Amino acid sequence: MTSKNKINEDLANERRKCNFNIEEVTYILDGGKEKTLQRKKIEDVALNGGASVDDIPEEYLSARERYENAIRKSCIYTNIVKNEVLEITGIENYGSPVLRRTGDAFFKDISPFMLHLGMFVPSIIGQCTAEQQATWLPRALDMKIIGAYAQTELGHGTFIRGLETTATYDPETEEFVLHSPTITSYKWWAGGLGRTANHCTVVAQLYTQGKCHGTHLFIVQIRDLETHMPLPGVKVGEIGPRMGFNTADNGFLGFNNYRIPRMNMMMKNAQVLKDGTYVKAARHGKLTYGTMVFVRVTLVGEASFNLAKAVTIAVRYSAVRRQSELRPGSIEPQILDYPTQQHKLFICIATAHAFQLTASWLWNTFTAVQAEMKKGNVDTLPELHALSSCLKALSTSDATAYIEQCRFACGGHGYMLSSNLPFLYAFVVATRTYEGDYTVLLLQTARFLVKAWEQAESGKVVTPTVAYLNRHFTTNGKMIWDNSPEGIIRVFQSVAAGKISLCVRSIRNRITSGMDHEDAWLMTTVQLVNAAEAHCRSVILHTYWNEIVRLTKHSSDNVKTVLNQLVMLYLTYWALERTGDLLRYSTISENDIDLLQRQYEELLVKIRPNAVGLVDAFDIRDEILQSTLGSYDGRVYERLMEEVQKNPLNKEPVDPSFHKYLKPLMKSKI
Ligand SMILES: CCCCCCCC/C=C\CCCC(=O)SCCNC(=O)CCNC(=O)[C@H](O)C(C)(C)COP(=O)(O)OP(=O)(O)OC[C@H]1O[C@@H](n2cnc3c(N)ncnc32)[C@H](O)[C@@H]1OP(=O)(O)O
Ligand SMILES: Cc1cc2nc3c(=O)[nH]c(=O)nc-3n(C[C@H](O)[C@H](O)[C@H](O)COP(=O)(O)OP(=O)(O)OC[C@H]3O[C@@H](n4cnc5c(N)ncnc54)[C@H](O)[C@@H]3O)c2cc1C
Repeated sequence: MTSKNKINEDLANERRKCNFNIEEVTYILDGGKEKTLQRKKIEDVALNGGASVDDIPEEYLSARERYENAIRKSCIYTNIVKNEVLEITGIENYGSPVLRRTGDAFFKDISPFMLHLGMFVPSIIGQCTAEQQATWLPRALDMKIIGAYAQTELGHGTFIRGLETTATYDPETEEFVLHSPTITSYKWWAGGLGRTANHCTVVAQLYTQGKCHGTHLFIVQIRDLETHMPLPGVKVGEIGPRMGFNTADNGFLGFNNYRIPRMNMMMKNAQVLKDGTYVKAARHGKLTYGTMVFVRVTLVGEASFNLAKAVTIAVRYSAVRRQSELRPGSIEPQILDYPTQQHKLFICIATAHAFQLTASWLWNTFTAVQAEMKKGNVDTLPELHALSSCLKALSTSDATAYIEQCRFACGGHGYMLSSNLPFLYAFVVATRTYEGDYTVLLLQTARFLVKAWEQAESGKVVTPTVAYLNRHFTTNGKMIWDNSPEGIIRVFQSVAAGKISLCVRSIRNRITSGMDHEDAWLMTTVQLVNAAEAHCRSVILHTYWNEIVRLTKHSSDNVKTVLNQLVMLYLTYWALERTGDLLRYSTISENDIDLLQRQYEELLVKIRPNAVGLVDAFDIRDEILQSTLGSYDGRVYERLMEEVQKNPLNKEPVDPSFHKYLKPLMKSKI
């Protein structure tokens, strides 16, 4: 073995200690052995050519070079997908998360095509009639047209009803006239819009026959397909450097009485007839928000995957890194041996599992609701909206915090861009804001919870994810503490029920003392966010536990054991994090809390020998991890040194600025 492919001895030892079948766990996380094999096949085809390698790491490039390089790599990757991957896997895999994730081998930051695939194509699928799909979808899938999703404006992102861009129907020409009446009506933020897209989905206030019908979606060509010049009446550009997403050319867009054909209105849920008559499919008022619901659902899996990357890096690094001494003269321990380090990292492994299994469950719920809606039944949409809102909010927020924790766990080297942890953080922290800000989405869930509470109060049976509210009205007093998984979950559900009940009481008291409903709601929003968070926590705990029980039924004993240890760690961790709530809403005693703490510390010890095996089970290839600290072979120090050689600042022994500035300064007299 050359030193290039030799595995670090500490990491090799860790792998020898691992006592469970790693592949079995990978299959569970991927959703079955077939899915793992399919993923590996895709990765082999897409990555074995080594296309991701940059001569100069992208962080050393100028803004223009970075963008050009990102486009170059996006085209390479797209060609591989079109010509090689889909040949094997079939077109139905086009938008699959596996392809999205494999693409991470090409970009440390993000592909300028991400929004084309992530939102433009889904909006055609979800919002267009079959006839419109036949016109647009094949061209979009074949990259003959490249799109963005332009909803947010300079003045409004959260409050969609407040968007100002207008689309006014002109029956004379059978066209819509798009217009940006104010600075604040300029579209702002859309990924891929600034320099890449030639089309986009535009969300605008629809006017016809003198009446505004609220926001609707339109497909709009913004650039000439030959010259790429913005079309007359279109003003478009890039919004400037950002914390992350710097290769996504997020853009601005304004219209000056710009005309598009009538059939460019996405007409699945509402139509404007030739004479200007507005016809609404009378199913649900918010169906035009469907693309956002789809993306919120997929973001739970994104949170899991990015956290899995971060913790793979941090655990492998912690096995290689040695620091300090426990006793005078003794060998320096691997930092992974410190319980405080285990406390930082094992919860990240468990959370990645919890989110991955919750994401699959949510995806199944989403497809079931879609199937019902196809039959004309929209009854399950409010529950899906409430679930996808809070799960998107919590998964992205927790993943952000834990990726930062992984960076802390890697000390100074974690701060290097080459560790990839800063890129991962900058990417994931944005997910807390986009596609609906954290607070705003939890308040959407809270609306649903308050309604569900009122239904349960009046004796109605409520939908499954809030069924615990029915129990709340049939039991008296605090929930009995029971330190079993089911017991802990029940207590978390009681916490949620108790908090929702307090919110309802606060709103009612405020109304009784003279406030109108809007103000009473507004004054209660701090509590409402807290109650929605508690509800969502209980959903995740419940789903994670149920899925582990279901998925490990036929697993080998050691896999069962280690996955049980992780889910128990997760339940115990959150119980300890929420002791205040538990004391308030259950009969837990100080002694029970001491026992929980001991149980937690014992779980850290039990999981320790399998920690590297557990991150290996995420099965994330080095090309996708893109980290000097986290590669499979653990050659941390060698890779950090190799990276130094790529630094353009090290190309010359003396920097020209020495003669230009430093030397004159050194020679000058005071
Ligand atoms: C391969 C996959 C790759 C995936 C990766 C993709 C990466 C992409 C990278 C970047 C993407 C970034 C893209 C964007 O950010 S696009 C812009 C997203 N913008 C938002 O999310 C805006 C958030 N705001 C809203 O959603 C809404 O304004 C609102 C906060 C929900 C409020 O809307 P509105 O004022 O109309 O509604 P009300 O609050 O009055 O509520 C009225 C009732 O409607 C219900 N409702 C609201 N939304 C929905 C929905 N989506 N579905 C169903 N029902 C909905 C709401 O609950 C109210 O019901 P009630 O019964 O209580 O009256
Ligand atoms: C990296 C990135 C990529 C993006 N890509 C796209 C894209 O491709 N297409 C697109 O259309 N948009 C995109 N966006 C925009 C994004 O969707 C919005 O920024 C997001 O929805 C938040 O809206 P906002 O910026 O208006 O925040 P604001 O609503 O102004 O939020 C500011 C603060 O006010 C609070 N707040 C707002 N309203 C309420 C309320 N009702 N109650 C309580 N608190 C409230 C929020 O919690 C937040 O703390 C992107 C954004 C980012 C950062």
